[in-house]
Amino acid sequence: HSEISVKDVKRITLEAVKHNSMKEIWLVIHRRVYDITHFHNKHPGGEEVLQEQAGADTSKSFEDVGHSSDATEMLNDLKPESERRLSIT
Ligand code: HEM
Repeated sequence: HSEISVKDVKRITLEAVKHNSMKEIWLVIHRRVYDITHFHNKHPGGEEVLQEQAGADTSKSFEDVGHSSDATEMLNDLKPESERRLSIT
């Protein structure tokens, strides 16, 4: 998996995640922002649960489901704006 350095991480607020106007669907897991625009309809656990979580901090529900390590690995491919990592302040 890919290592990221602090300089690659831009910090934003949870409000900014909720109000991102780029027609992207973002959610937050463990203080990182993920872009699920192209993933939510491929989610093995269903499209609806992810749509409902748009803009939310889903750390707890993500853990409660008991997602596999494969699922956690998949987060690496869901960076917003493809190159940049966003983290919640
Ligand atoms: C972008 C983040 C997420 C990714 C990459 C992801 C990925 C996956 C994957 C790969 C599975 C198949 C089972 C496994 O490998 O663990 C799965 C199942 C599931 N996920 Fe997610 N998931 C995400 C977020 C969420 C969230 C936020 C919720 C709840 C609000 C959720 C609820 C579920 C449920 C209910 C299942 C089905 C479990 C089952 O059928 O037994 N997922 N997810």
